[in-house]
Amino acid sequence: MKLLKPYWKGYKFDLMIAILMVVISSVAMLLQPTLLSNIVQAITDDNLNKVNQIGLQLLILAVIGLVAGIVNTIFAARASQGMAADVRESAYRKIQTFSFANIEKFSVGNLVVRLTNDVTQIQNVLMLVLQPLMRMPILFIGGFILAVRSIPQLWWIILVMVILVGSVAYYVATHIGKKFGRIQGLIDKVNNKVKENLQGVRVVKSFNQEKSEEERFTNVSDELKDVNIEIGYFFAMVMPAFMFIGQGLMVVAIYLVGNMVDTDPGLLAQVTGFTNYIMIIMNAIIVGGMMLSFATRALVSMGRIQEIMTTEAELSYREDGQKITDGRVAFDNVSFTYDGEEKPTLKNISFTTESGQMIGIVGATGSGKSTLAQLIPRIYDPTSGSVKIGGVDLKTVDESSLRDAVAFVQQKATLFSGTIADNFRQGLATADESDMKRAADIAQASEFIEQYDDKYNHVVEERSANYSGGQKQRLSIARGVIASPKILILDDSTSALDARSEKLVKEALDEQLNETTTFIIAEKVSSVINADNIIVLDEGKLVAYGPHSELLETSPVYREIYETQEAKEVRHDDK
Ligand SMILES: Nc1ncnc2c1ncn2[C@@H]1O[C@H](COP(=O)(O)OP(=O)(O)OP(=O)(O)O)[C@@H](O)[C@H]1O
Repeated sequence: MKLLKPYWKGYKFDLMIAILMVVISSVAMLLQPTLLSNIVQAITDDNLNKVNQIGLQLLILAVIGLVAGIVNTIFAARASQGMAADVRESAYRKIQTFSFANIEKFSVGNLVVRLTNDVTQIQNVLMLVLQPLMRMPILFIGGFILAVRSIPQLWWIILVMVILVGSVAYYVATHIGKKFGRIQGLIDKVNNKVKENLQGVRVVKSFNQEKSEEERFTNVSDELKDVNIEIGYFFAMVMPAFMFIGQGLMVVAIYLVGNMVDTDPGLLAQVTGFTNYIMIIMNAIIVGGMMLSFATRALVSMGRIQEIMTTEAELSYREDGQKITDGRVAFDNVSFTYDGEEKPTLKNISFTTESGQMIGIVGATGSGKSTLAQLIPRIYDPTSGSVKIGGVDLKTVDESSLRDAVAFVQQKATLFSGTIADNFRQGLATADESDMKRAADIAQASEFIEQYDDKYNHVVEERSANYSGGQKQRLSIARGVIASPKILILDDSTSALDARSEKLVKEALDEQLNETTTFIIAEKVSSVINADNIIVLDEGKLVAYGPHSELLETSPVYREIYETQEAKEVRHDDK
């Protein structure tokens, strides 16, 4: 409930009207049995005038109840939809502040379920609270008082019913809550499975994995079905139990009243009211119990959203952060260990670059090249040591200054659905056509963009499915360079380009972005042979740093990588 505190204030009016209408419709409902008793009495007394009068009153009550019910639904829907949307948007905003490590911990699929399914649970329960749940105590207390007032001698029957029905309802609410908790977890699993499968649909098909993927999905889906069925069975047994208790006690009440009528004939008219009130009380407890069990499901969901809201971003930025003014980069004794891993991925790395230099990063697979690069835009903080850009320690940097200074182009180009221009504007919000043309020229993307009639307004479909791997990489490089960042990182991001295009991109970068410090992570040493300096990584250690010619002389590791690759290329050319 703490979760909703900041939001309800914006919906005070809607909430007040919804609650007022609940009270009115509940009171209208409570008055009906008394009027029914009176009408039975009037019929017994043969008083037609009174019968008509009470009939009219009953009609008016029914109309009031109906109108109050409709108005309640309208305002309850406005408040619950509005509050749920606010919760969803706040949680989304909060997720935007998360670091990469935060998102990895939750997992993307899990966060999606929290923002969709869990928020819907909260919305549903708000609607329930503003309708049946709020009505329950009014009907229960009112029904209790009016039932005792109509036949005071039978107060104990009501008490027995409250205890019996209340105990069953309590049992249901507490037991079912746990199962609802499991359901949310299983929905996460189903969602993750679907996401993984659809994102990797090409792999699934090319490796003929449809059957085994289907099996894995069916297992999770069946587990979800089983828990849902268990809940269904539970309710299937509980409802008749409630009915049995209520109707059994009603039979007892009627039997006892039947005996009492001999000595007190006035009781006959009261039986109608009494039995009706018993039904109202019983319904209030049953509905209340059911609603409470749904509410426990929403409480689980609230807990899951609250977890997002209270998660501290693993990386925080200072309000008075320092601005970056140039593209020098300095690593000072940097070590880095991934969360949950025992061994460090990077060990005591130190190097410095000047602004505008081109730096190659080479090393075997898994040697830590991407990890090192990720420390520059502060995707992670080093476990020890410091990373500085333009002399500013990234722990004290201003966030937007860092974002403006560093552009990171990843190997797996991620474009967003929309148009090419939309994607370019993520790199530079104010980009006009000439900015786009310059960036596209550098990235060697103009040659295919120019062929589209709508050029930069050409559509990018979901998951950029309408572009080839190489085109995606070019567009993503263009987005990276469009704002002329102080630092540009290309993480193996020309891997899908042919040798000629790759060469042209590098030349264009050299000419057009000579102020930009460019890091190029490359599988092939030949791609970075002309770099000012090359970082050579071996099992997380920086084993050499310098220009190609110097490293060939001084670094056995570098020489070995270079010579092995050279030999491979010669063999390849000979074929
Ligand atoms: N998010 C992560 N959590 C835990 N370990 C990770 C994570 N990312 C990478 N690693 C591990 O860190 C090591 C270095 O990975 P990294 O991606 O930096 O290597 P790389 O040199 O870029 O490799 P490649 O050339 O294959 O891209 C690997 O052993 C990898 O398993």
